[in-house]
Amino acid sequence: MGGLDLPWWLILLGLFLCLLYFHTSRKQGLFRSLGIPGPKPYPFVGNTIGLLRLGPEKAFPQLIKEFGKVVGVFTGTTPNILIADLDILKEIQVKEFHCFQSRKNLGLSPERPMNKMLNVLEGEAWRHVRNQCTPAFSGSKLRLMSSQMNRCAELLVSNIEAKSEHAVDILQHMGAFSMDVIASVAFGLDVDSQKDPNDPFLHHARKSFKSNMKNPLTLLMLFAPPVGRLFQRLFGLRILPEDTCQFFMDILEQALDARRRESKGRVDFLQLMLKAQEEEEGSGRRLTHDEVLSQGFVFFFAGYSTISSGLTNTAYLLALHPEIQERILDEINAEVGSGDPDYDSVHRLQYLECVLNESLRLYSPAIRVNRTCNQDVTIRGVHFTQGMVVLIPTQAIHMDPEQWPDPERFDPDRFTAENKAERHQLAWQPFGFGPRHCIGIRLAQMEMKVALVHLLRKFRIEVCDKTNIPLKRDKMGGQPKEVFLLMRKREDAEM
Ligand code: HEM
Repeated sequence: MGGLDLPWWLILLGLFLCLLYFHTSRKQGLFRSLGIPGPKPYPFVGNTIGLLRLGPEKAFPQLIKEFGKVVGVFTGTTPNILIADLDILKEIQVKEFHCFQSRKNLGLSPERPMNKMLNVLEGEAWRHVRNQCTPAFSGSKLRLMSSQMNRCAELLVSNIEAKSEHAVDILQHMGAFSMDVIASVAFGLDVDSQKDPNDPFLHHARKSFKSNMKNPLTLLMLFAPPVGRLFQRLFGLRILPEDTCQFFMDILEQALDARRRESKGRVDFLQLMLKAQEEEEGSGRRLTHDEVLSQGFVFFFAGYSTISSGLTNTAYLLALHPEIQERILDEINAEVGSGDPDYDSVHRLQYLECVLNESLRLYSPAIRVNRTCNQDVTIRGVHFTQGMVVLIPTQAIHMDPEQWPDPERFDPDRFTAENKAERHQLAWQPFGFGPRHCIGIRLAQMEMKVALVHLLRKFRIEVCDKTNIPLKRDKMGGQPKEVFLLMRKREDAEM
């Protein structure tokens, strides 16, 4: 016979691929059937390749420009609905929050101590831990943490001072500062990351960030979760190296043990959560030991790169606007004087707050936020089905000319009370919005203000020939890349 003699496995493979093709094409018809516009998805991969190639900072504004403020895209076969319409977002983030309580579950955190972190918990478990942790971020608790922040800010100044008159990569210094603060307030450790680069805490912290960003498993989980989960199970792949996980577990366990024996008047999150555990005894469910450990871990992860990016971007913008530095300094002299800033005095630094807000608008440390729809619901004519991922394009919202005329311009006066009153409530949301917004917002604002008070009193920040203008940022995460600035000592600059 002249027919093709194909091996059986090739026929099976062909059949399997055909079935997979029809299955994914059917799933990828969802947005068409709902009348939601968007780019045509490719079989199997959806729109993943385009999103990866451009990164969310460029891809989202392009999608909005081409398709409008509600756009459907597929990562693999997962339907993602990009929403830049602020009225629809208000319903998702606030009014209909019960339908959108969870984030996209990447399955990235199956190991201790990451599996009970606040940012990955869902439903009742999330609500319970959030309620227990919230008091640790209250004004009265932050008031007690200002001395730790001032100590770290003094280290920041003295470490830069040792190098002043040379271009410094300010990202390195801001990273060291935020690492020192978070080590102190989340883990109760005194670290000087600049002076002691071999500190084991630093070593593992760096390793965990590196492995998180560069790990192919992170990308797989982001864009093809079923394949990622399969690889994770088959090959035991991990996001964090085992020794790093163990290191953090050990220091957290030791720190908790030490706090149980004697608190020595320390104020850090571990101490506050232990206190919450004791106070809750006998009145409903307390935080479990693992829940406490996991929160120590998430505060470290959530508070490190966001603060270091926020401060770096602000220093860069200030270097381009020397007149704004002088205006902040006048305010510091009037409201704080020459002593250490504390919770109450930084609160009075209203112009500095406008500067930070504007910096977080122009360069949002989180380019986007997401939610998962856990219950079918229709909002303003858009139908959301269970399992859909809602993409909230924070950075694109911050650059919308309808809300922000001349959006590329750095103008802190956009945040005066009168100007704020004229804008949509959700037009600015670097910390997210609604019940699941950033729990660390007040800590972050205080920490950044304390650092800038110390820095601006000591230095004039200037651009130099090594400064990249415009700022270079990582296309996936939005973190700035090296940012060289000249930190000129004020007494020398004024001579
Ligand atoms: C400039 C600094 C910071 C920025 C821009 C920032 C931004 C964000 C954003 C956008 C979210 C997601 C909100 C949402 O889904 O609606 C978030 C969540 C979170 N942030 Fe921050 N953050 C910062 C600092 C911090 C700090 C210092 C901490 C703690 C020490 C922290 C802890 C958290 C936690 C635990 C969550 C998850 C909350 C939950 O799921 O209930 N963040 N943050």
